[in-house]
Amino acid sequence: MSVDTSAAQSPTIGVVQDKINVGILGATGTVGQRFITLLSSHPWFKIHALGASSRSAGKPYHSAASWKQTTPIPSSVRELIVHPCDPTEPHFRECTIIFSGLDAEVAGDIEAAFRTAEFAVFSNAKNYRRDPLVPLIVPLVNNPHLAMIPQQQALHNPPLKKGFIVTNANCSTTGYIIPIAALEKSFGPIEAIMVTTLQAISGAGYPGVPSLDIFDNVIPYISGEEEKIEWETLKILGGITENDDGLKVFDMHASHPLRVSASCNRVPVIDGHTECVSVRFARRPPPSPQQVREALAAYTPDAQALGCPSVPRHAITVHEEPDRPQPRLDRYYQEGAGVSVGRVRQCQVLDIKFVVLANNVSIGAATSSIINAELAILRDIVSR
Ligand SMILES: NC(=O)C1=CN([C@@H]2O[C@H](COP(=O)(O)OP(=O)(O)OC[C@H]3O[C@@H](n4cnc5c(N)ncnc54)[C@H](OP(=O)(O)O)[C@@H]3O)[C@@H](O)[C@H]2O)C=CC1
Ligand SMILES: N[C@@H](CC(=O)OP(=O)(O)O)C(=O)O
Repeated sequence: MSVDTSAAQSPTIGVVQDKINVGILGATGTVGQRFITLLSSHPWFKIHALGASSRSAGKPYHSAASWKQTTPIPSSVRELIVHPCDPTEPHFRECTIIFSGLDAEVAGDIEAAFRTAEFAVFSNAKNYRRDPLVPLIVPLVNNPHLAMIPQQQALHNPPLKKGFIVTNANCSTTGYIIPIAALEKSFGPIEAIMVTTLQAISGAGYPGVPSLDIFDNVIPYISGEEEKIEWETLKILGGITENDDGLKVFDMHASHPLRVSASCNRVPVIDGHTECVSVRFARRPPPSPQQVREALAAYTPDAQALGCPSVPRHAITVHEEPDRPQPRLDRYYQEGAGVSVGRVRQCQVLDIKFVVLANNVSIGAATSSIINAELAILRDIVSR
């Protein structure tokens, strides 16, 4: 039985009167720094607590972080002391929302501890993406999956009132699934996808891939990446159903089986994942390239209508020039919050092929977490 998530789709739209204190775990890392840049001017959120490893704890932020952003460390953050990632630490206790840019080696236990301590945790790490109670949300695609949160809280031991975990997708999944979702919305189910990625160095965190490995080179392997893209796509694009025990479960696109094949490569680009995508639609005849271009350009995610402040004005920018998108030219458009698509054309094997570029650190990571938190507020899952 399909679960009705429509109630969760029409929250009261309103403004947040007093800023909400937020904490950032992994604040010194690549994603953590992007969180700081974006949150320092956020209309609803105030950075109140920063966490990182014992290497950084106890230091003021400017001396703990190896700052790699193009704008300076925000003055409100420079002198904040970095704390251990412990939910009992007083600065964290004064927060409502926790954003996590933690290394996956440690994210599992730390994020669980914050959830148990009744924090709303928005994570970038892979650890809970496959958890059957945890929504895996690309905010420009599947925000109705937030409807899983009450069940996550009820089945937690002990049951929780406010604590939960929501995860983002892998950065390559996020980039290409936005146009895929737009196409499914306009033309119905897609039944096969081939995607080849050209992934930026910053996807590997800091200091990332050694320069002697990546300069003058392409590395045709990123551990675990292809499996993540193939699996996460099904969870995100699928719906929520109810099983025989009356529990909500993710249906993994079961109503229309979808096959995904991903090939992942690391390339010498600093920021911005490029992906070459070919798709086959269930519907015959398939849409034309022009129909696809129009559907992509017209795509308006729910999060935009709901009034999330961090949603880009154009979720998908469609380029007509034959040589776009390009990472160096397109990765910072709209602060990296949307995706750029180009080269929409017929595919001689499947139906349609195109190229998509997404900023892996922005919409691929920090921006998505922030929009997820905005959605949770607008849906009254997190109180203002
Ligand atoms: N980079 C990207 O494009 C994307 C990354 N992600 C995911 O986001 C997460 C962060 O990635 P990224 O920023 O690139 O990684 P980085 O390696 O750049 O940063 C990792 C962060 O984790 C902290 N950390 C490491 N060990 C511990 C510990 N034992 N206790 C507490 N904190 C610790 C580090 O603190 P310290 O400085 O003190 O060592 C640092 O702040 C990862 O899970 C990654 O897979 C997801 C999508 C995209
Ligand atoms: N693996 C991605 C980034 C990342 O950290 O992904 P994940 O959060 O799925 O482990 C990249 O290297 O570009």
